[in-house]
Amino acid sequence: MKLQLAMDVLTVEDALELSGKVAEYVDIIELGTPLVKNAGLSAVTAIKEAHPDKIVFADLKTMDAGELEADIAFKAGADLVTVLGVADDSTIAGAIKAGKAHGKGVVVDLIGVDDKAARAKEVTDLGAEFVEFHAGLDEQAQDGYDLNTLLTAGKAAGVAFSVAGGVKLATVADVQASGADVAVVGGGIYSADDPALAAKELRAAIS
Ligand SMILES: O=C(CO)[C@H](O)[C@H](O)COP(=O)(O)O
Repeated sequence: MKLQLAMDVLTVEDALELSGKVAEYVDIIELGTPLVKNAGLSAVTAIKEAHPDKIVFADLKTMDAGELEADIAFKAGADLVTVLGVADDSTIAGAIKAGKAHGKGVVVDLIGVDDKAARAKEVTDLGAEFVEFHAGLDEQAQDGYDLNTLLTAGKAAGVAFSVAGGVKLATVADVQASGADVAVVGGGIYSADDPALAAKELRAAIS
């Protein structure tokens, strides 16, 4: 299983500092949506230049104009971009078309989708690289949030998938046991007292 660092920081300086500490322990470096919105796609270029050997993931959460938004992110240096699973199939197909043109990939984020397993199969058929079973930061903050709901849905889908939703050291082995291809960790790394140690421990907990 791959490990993905989600950098929900706001500036290129903070992203470079965080990724500099953590990159050796992760496979995928994600620029979170707030970072892309605050700093623009030049942040993607800066991270790819700093870490050319890593998979750079731009969390665009595209909802419309799939081909156009994906194209500009790929041109900026992204290897993977996200499109929302609640978007129209044509939006997802447009982003995938741009991905094929650049030899890069599209991840479909299932945040806000009710039947995640069913939508995961549909978007995989459209050509998604993998599908993200995701509970966002606001959903995680609600009473009764349970990561296991995502893991059960991911397992049921029978497609390539990642899991994002407050994954941390205590739960990353459960993510791997669910059959996930990628564990996404944001706060579990960037909010730790020692982000490098947190990433190192997460890496050691999975195979
Ligand atoms: O995309 C996101 C929020 O929309 C986050 O980057 C994702 O949820 C991972 O962060 P965390 O591990 O803190 O949940």
